[in-house]
Amino acid sequence: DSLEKLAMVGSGNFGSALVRILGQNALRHDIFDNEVKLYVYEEMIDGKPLTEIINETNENVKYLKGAKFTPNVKAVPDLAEAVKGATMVCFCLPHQFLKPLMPTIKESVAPGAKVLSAIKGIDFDDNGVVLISDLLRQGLNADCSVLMGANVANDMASDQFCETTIGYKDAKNGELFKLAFDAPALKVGTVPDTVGVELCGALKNIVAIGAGYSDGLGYGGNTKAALIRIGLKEMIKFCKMFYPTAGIDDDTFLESCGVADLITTCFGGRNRKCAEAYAKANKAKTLEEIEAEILQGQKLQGTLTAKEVNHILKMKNLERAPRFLSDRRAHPGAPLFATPTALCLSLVP
Ligand SMILES: NC(=O)C1=CN([C@@H]2O[C@H](COP(=O)(O)OP(=O)(O)OC[C@H]3O[C@@H](n4cnc5c(N)ncnc54)[C@H](O)[C@@H]3O)[C@@H](O)[C@H]2O)C=CC1
Ligand SMILES: O=C(CO)COP(=O)(O)O
Repeated sequence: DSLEKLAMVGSGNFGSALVRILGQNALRHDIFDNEVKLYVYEEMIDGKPLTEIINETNENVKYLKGAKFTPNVKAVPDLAEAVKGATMVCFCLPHQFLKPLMPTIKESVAPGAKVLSAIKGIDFDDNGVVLISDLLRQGLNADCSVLMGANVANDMASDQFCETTIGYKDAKNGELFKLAFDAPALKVGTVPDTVGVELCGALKNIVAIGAGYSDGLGYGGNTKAALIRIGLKEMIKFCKMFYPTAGIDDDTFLESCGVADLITTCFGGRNRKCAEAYAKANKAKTLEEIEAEILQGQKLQGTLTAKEVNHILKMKNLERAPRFLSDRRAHPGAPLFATPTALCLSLVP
């Protein structure tokens, strides 16, 4: 048949919030097949596989407790099976987990499938930055849109109004994914600037670590506003430095994926929360320990992205690199990821 078949790869906090919307929209719009498959990285919860729990209760009790999926969302522990036959495949995993899955994804995603990445992160190779969407484009030989925005998953899960941004290369596919995600409480904007949208999503997590650190040191709104403002300028600088000819549009930074995501993440995100706890612990615990303790299996992206960005800047020997992204100002003993900390410290006496 000619119905579009939806699949979501990734069932963490945000993957679950997004598939909840996909499930509703698959029932709402005639162009979609009713069933939405959800790849779940299987784990046991009180002796029972998480996939079974999701399929029996329509709820991801571990990563998005309290939010119900429509029953047409089917949790599948086998990746190949989850994406088989899908014509629209969405990816939403912590970015470090994508690469090991690529061989299976390559084998299993149907030729001609349209792909969307909601993964906030970057990768790198010997030449510099590698976009996660490019890994998917090249790996699957597919068109890939991106979805990034001010979307704290737990708030979305209770249908509090928010916006998001889809960046597309193929306008027709951008519109299809918009139809799949747009909902009464989720307003989707579309822009043709995939690179700007994706880099905003990745880089703001670094700024959020700085914001959390500032909170943990007891500084107020003025300091955080300064971090957000400088952080945004440096995100823009990074984008233009690495992608001068990609058509990155200044307006993208004013979309949900830009300034709005930066604000919500610096106030309500997990990167912020863990960095605050890290500052308060005064080096008694590592950020990794705090991550495990507070997030219970959910993953920070800002720490890893800061390391990756730092590596890329060092590799390129970029003397005038955006300073929050570089560790040269870090105070002695600061781990690489704490580079926004250096900015915090440089802003206060
Ligand atoms: N949580 C949020 O509020 C938002 C998150 N995002 C982004 O969405 C992406 C995914 O994040 P979340 O869905 O929140 O995930 P999460 O942070 O809840 O991560 C946990 C997920 O990773 C899976 N996992 C653990 N080990 C794995 C492995 N070895 N291989 C494959 N999967 C494994 C777990 O089963 C679970 O599904 C990230 O890039 C994040 O930045 C974007 C907007 C909002
Ligand atoms: O990306 C997010 C909100 O848009 C969530 O950020 P955290 O991963 O810091 O919770």
